[in-house]
Amino acid sequence: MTEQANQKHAAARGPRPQMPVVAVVLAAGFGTRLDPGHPKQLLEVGGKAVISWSVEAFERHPAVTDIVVVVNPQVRAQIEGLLGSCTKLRMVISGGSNRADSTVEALQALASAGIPEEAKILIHDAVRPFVNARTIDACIEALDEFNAATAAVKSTDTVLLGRDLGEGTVVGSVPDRGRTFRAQTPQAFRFHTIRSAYDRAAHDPDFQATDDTRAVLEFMPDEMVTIVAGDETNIKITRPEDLLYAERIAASLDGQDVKRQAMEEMHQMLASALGQ
Ligand SMILES: Nc1ccn([C@@H]2O[C@H](COP(=O)(O)OP(=O)(O)OP(=O)(O)O)[C@@H](O)[C@H]2O)c(=O)n1
Ligand SMILES: C[C@](O)(CO)[C@H](O)COP(=O)(O)O
Repeated sequence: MTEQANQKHAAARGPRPQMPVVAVVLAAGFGTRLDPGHPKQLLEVGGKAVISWSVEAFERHPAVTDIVVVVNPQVRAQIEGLLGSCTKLRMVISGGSNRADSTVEALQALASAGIPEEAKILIHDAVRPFVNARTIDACIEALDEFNAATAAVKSTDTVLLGRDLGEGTVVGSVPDRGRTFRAQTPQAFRFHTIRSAYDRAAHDPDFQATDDTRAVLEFMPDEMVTIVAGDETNIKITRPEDLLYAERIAASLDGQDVKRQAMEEMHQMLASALGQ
């Protein structure tokens, strides 16, 4: 078919339906390393709950179409209350006993909802409140070329891989620092890829993972997980001392959200005025 005929053909079919870009925000943890009595996803940083910061980052992002939040019974009611005005929130579902189980619950809910196999899924820790639009963009765009991607930052420390001796740990190996990264979230996947990875992982009773890329690396060895630029401010609130740093980051972002929102609205208005 000629280029012209191709265009006519495409026009006759009408606009292609938009492929969903779904943010899955994991908030079903118990914060045992911080304070289990006060779940960290509900703590206030810069005057706003941690979960609100992280969900709002996706609510605000123009390419994200849907948001799913995964919770535990201890935080459900408060999170539902906090996210009442989120227009992209489709489901608040119950998580599992560890992070990977919570991801699996979300994937099952998305499958039951009939999400397309090609949908882009961004899995994010609720306790990384300062994820920025650039990192979200990079994850979404990476999936045009790869089926899996993770945000990460280059390690400035030399990373040591330990070898357990039973009574202590010795250095097992020292990877080249230039090739070491610290994983962050979002971690992004085509729906078929992450679902196949966890379907296979379900048959391995020894499978344990602290992130989702590990499931792809172990069970989908033909898939490459590309690394996209995270950010030093995209911290994970894990221990009490992280809260001090989080307050400093929140203070440095003060007002930026509002400015960014205004810019995005202006760009959208311009785009529709120009008929794009
Ligand atoms: N069963 C679990 C465990 C963790 N998470 C989420 O995964 C993210 C990263 O986990 P982590 O920092 O380890 O949070 P917690 O599990 O709450 O903390 P801890 O390990 O100290 O108990 C968090 O947003 C957490 O809510 C989850 O959805 N379901
Ligand atoms: C997914 C993650 O945030 C990447 O750094 C991290 O692995 C989560 O680990 P945790 O043990 O659940 O804190």
